Amino acid sequence: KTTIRLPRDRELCLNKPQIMGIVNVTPDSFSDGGTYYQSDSAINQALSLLKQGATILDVGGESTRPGAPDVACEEELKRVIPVIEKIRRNSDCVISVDTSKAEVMRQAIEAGADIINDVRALQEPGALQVAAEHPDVAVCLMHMQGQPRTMQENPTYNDLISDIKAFFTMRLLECEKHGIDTQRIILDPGFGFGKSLAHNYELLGNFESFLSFGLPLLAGLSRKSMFGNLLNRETNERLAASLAGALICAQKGAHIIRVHDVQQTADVLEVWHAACNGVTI
Ligand SMILES: Nc1nc2[nH]c(S[C@@H](C(=O)O)c3ccccc3)nc2c(=O)[nH]1
Repeated sequence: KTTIRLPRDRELCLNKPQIMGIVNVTPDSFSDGGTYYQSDSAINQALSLLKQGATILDVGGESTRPGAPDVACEEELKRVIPVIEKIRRNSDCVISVDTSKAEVMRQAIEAGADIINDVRALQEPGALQVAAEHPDVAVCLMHMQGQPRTMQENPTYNDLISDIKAFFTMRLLECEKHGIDTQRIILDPGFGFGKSLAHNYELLGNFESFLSFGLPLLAGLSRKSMFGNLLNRETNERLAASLAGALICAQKGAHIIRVHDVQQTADVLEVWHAACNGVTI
């Protein structure tokens, strides 16, 4: 029985993979061209993702596009906090905030966020402290090699899987040193963050190896360049590939799958779950 404890005595049951719907409030979020930048349409999109089967909503205001400049804290707050407040006023769903900035984490938690989803694994100043001050909030530590601006220039590893595992081990030790209980931590190998095409497929093929930590795993492949480069497809033509990726990660033990296309992913996971557990009509 795998569950993640959340604020206000809620918990997230991870006995079957949960869908994390992406609520993008960045003007350049590559998948929807930033149409959800105005927070009222973001809230409509968010609530529709819940209807489609998402149990977690991931609200992010920083575009981590390779080559993207850093977003100022004020700007990120302006994008993210109103959306989290609106979602929280309309739903008791699980909300994660996709940020690396301590101040954004702090205000997002105040506004009702349950999970800190940090692509920089709490390495920015003050981030560990915020996580330590909010022991009921879960934390996703994602692996990234380098920084978004430069990470795709020449990603190199001694051994991809063991290098990522060593990173997780280091970050978990750092969390323990700061009094952060590892039982509230989710691990994510970070598809596309400092990985070549070959690295991304080696990662996908060996996703199950991260189960060795005994912690929930998050997989975020949706519409990523690992599909675009392999198939020569534009961002909005990567649905089939994204569904293949989601199914492969579910079969390899992923607990949370972060996607744009919630309804389609929910259907795929439903079919897979029926095959694994029989069907009760
Ligand atoms: N935990 C976790 N958080 C994440 N946030 C993202 S942003 C990424 C995207 O393609 O959505 C992205 C990259 C470049 C531009 C826009 C958006 N990806 C992940 C992930 O793979 N894991």
